[in-house]
Amino acid sequence: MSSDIAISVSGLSKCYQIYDRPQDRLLQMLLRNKKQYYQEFWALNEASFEVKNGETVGIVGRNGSGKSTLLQIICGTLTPSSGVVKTQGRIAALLELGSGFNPEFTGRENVFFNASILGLEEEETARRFDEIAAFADIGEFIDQPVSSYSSGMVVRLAFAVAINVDPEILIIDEALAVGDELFQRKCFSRIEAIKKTGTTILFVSHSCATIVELCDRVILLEGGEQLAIGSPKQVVSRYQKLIYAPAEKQQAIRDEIKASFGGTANSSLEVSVRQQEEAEKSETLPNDSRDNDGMDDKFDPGLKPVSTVYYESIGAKIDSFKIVNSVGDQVNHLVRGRRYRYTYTVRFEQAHFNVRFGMMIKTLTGLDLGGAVSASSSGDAIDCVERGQQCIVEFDFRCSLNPGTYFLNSGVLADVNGVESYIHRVIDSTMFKVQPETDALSTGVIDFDCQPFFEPLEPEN
Ligand SMILES: Nc1ncnc2c1ncn2[C@@H]1O[C@H](COP(=O)(O)OP(=O)(O)OP(=O)(O)O)[C@@H](O)[C@H]1O
Repeated sequence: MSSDIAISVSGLSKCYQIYDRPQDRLLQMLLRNKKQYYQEFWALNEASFEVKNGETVGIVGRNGSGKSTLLQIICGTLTPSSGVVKTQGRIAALLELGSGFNPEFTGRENVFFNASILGLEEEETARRFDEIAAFADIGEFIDQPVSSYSSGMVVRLAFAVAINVDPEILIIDEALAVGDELFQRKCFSRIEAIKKTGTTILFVSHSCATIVELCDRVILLEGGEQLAIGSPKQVVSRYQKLIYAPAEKQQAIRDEIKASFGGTANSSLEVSVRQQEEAEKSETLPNDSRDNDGMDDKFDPGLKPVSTVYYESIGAKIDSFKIVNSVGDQVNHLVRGRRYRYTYTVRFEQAHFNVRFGMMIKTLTGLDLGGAVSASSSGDAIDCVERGQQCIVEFDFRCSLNPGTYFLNSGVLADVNGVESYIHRVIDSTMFKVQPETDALSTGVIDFDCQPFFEPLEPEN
């Protein structure tokens, strides 16, 4: 394994033997090779990928898709049926809730016990203990047996240990979902800090927003199979398309995802997306104006997303998306502070009830920044849209974004069997840039129109 690879997984599979009745297990032991009393269940099937040193890789997939199985095999707590895992570097793992703790020991004792398993000398743990206890923030419970802890307290302590042993590889299995919001935020900011130090992170989460925010690449598992590995935005949008699709369409979508990603890191789609993203990052528009008023919005026909994903349609199709400026010209290079209109058309191929339209602006990494719906609840939505009807949807918005590249989603909601659902949705329907400015004061992604003001204070006597 080359020195820049932290985790290498090759042809990894896990097969369980499933018995219909407990006595079949016994019969199988007795009549070993004569008859098969079990069915095979492949919890993981031929997963192969590499994680580079310092990379943060997310794993998404619905319940039972094999995420925990994969992590457990990588950590060495589960033996694969076939395949090879190689890791380089000290691993700290947060797998099943408190799996590394002895419930009879106190929190303090478990910290020392756990840290020693993770390779820390006793004096080193003693030196770091206050920091660990402060991060866990469970007060006097630190000297109570772990069996008396709530699940949130167990996660706090486990996380505090895992991040304070300076692991080279940090593996986290959805553990943070148990903590309260404040603790989750604390953990995420610590994970971000750990990421900056070059630690390799493997991360399972059901929160697509978190995955998109934190990860450099994402693996999609479905039924134990590795369907895709690629950029977070690409993989997450396909994962969402898959899970929201009607049952009869799912196989076709699985096949489509596999074909476009080839299940590997270097499919042509992935490369083209990465190239586009790189180009977007490095490209700067000529701008000789020092003032927004002198800047022009414009349209570049070459600026088109290659990442557009059309979700399954239920009798409605979104089409003809564009952004127009105040005089109605189509634009995709916008000027900060000006107003624009995002428009698309929807063709209804069947009648729909309680119809609402939506849009969402996102960053290059897929983080939702903000958008709108055409009615605040389905009760205020359009009662009925007839079959054959075509609608033009328009959202007027102020471009309160700092220079950068952004994407737009479009969606139509309506009642489907009594439940409000998307009847059509297009991810990355449009992309646009906000033009660079030479002397803007606003920083970050959103322009909050912060007005700096300062005055010298008289020195105190
Ligand atoms: N010991 C076992 N015996 C039989 N089947 C098992 C065993 N352990 C796990 N499985 C099955 O393997 C599949 C994958 O499980 P795994 O826990 O890896 O899924 P997951 O993606 O982590 O799910 P979740 O999101 O619900 O945590 C599931 O169908 C599960 O029921």
